[in-house]
Amino acid sequence: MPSKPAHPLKPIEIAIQRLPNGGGLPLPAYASDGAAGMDVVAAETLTLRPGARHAVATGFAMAIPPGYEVQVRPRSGLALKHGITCLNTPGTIDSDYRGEVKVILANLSDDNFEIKRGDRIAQIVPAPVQRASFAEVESLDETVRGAGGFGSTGVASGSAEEEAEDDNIPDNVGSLSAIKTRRQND
Ligand SMILES: O=c1ccn([C@H]2C[C@H](O)[C@@H](COP(=O)(O)OP(=O)(O)OP(=O)(O)O)O2)c(=O)[nH]1
Repeated sequence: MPSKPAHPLKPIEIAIQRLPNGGGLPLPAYASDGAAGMDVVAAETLTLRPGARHAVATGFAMAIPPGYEVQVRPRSGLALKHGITCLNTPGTIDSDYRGEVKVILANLSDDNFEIKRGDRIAQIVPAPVQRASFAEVESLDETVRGAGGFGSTGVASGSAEEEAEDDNIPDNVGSLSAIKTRRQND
């Protein structure tokens, strides 16, 4: 059998504490050799009604090393099959937080969703944190984009034909692809 290539990044060590409500539950763990996230299980049993949200207990707390965070992310299977997601995705666990990790689940489906103690409800991924300091200025440098954003470049790939047609549209109306998109959404 071919040997597995080692993961190129050295794992960081995170102190983890099992809380009284986490007795007997597995700690977060990778489900496969190449999994990016460690699966997290629920430490409580509940029904999440349609449209409802709940901070689900996990039964553990962590001391993340300075310079890192841990992100809490949804599981795609729960999202696709049941409309269950982490409302604040990615959730942020700060390095100075010592409380119980909670998973803020929301039910975006029309059906009740049953969560049983021990069910895998989310996954966590450690990440380095780049901090910044602000340098306040009177004005910012100019760019082609300027203040355009929030879909200003449209949706379609923008063919040469469309660009030619765009030339006939007054500036205050918007690009052809943007107009088509608006029509589609109306
Ligand atoms: O999905 C999450 C998100 C956050 N937390 C915990 C750990 C995190 O360190 C703390 C604060 O989270 P965040 O900074 O996102 O919340 P906030 O609303 O800004 O609260 P705070 O004022 O306590 O920072 O809550 C969780 O357990 N799960």
